[in-house]
Amino acid sequence: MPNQPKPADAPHFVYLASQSPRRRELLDQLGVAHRLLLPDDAQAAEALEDVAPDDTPASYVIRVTLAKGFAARARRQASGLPVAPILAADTTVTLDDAILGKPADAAQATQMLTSLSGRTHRVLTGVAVFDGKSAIGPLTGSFTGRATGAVTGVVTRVATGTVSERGTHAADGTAASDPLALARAAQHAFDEGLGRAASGAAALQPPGIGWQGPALRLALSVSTVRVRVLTAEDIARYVASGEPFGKAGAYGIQGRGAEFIAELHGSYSGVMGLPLFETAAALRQSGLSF
Ligand SMILES: Cc1cn([C@H]2C[C@H](O)[C@@H](COP(=O)(O)OP(=O)(O)OP(=O)(O)O)O2)c(=O)[nH]c1=O
Repeated sequence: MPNQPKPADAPHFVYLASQSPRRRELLDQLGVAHRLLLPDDAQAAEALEDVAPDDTPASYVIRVTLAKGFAARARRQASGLPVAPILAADTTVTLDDAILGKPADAAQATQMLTSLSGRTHRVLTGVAVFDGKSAIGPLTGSFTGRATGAVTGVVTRVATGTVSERGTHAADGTAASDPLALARAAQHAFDEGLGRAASGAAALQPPGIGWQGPALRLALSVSTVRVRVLTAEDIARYVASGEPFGKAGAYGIQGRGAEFIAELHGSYSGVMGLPLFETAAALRQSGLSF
């Protein structure tokens, strides 16, 4: 079959709003052309990852993903860079509903690995693709996903929210230009749409949930990972290798950490930081050709 001609204005690259080298590698694997769109202020970027007291792992990862995306979108607009889709992601490890982020030091890495030893945990990766051109209107769209508890099987629901750039305020009354405020308002809209029962990590099953609206597509990939029993020597050796740093849960499935992974249900690329099945679908739906 002859190749379909591409529309002249079809974007041919995506802005990657992530400094993670794994995410770059994974986009290369798909053959997706990308340009980095990184924050100037690393501290302000880290602040987007703060955990709020009422966070569930799923609501946390969704909010952080969106906050990274909204911040990148504002950066693109402010710097006058060409229009193209923007991709943001966040990976969080969760054990017994506790959120394990990136270890700050060797002691914390040791503690995280000790807690994961001999147990099954979940890895949640949120992916947001902003199409780059449409304004974010009131958030409406449909969810598909799989969850247990009050919601079972495949759910399709409509989320309605009040996040709008045309209004001056987000749902909680804060200025809509603040990425975190926008992300919080959007997170509430998603929580509502999916049903509160499904937003706890315990209720979410692989492969996770997806949400699709006109200007923004969101996926949450959920994987369950079983780690073999780790000895103190295993942990000390691994921490000394330096691999745990910069990685949620203090391990890398794609590195030496593979030695510890007894079982995985879900998405290997999702555990690594960017679930490729969901990412590719969201990029194509946003009009990107690759
Ligand atoms: C569990 C696991 C996580 N990780 C990594 C993926 C992510 O880079 C990191 C989680 O941190 P994130 O905050 O998701 O990402 P980041 O800080 O690396 O980059 P940015 O915030 O700029 O987007 O953990 C692995 O590389 N392998 C693994 O097996």
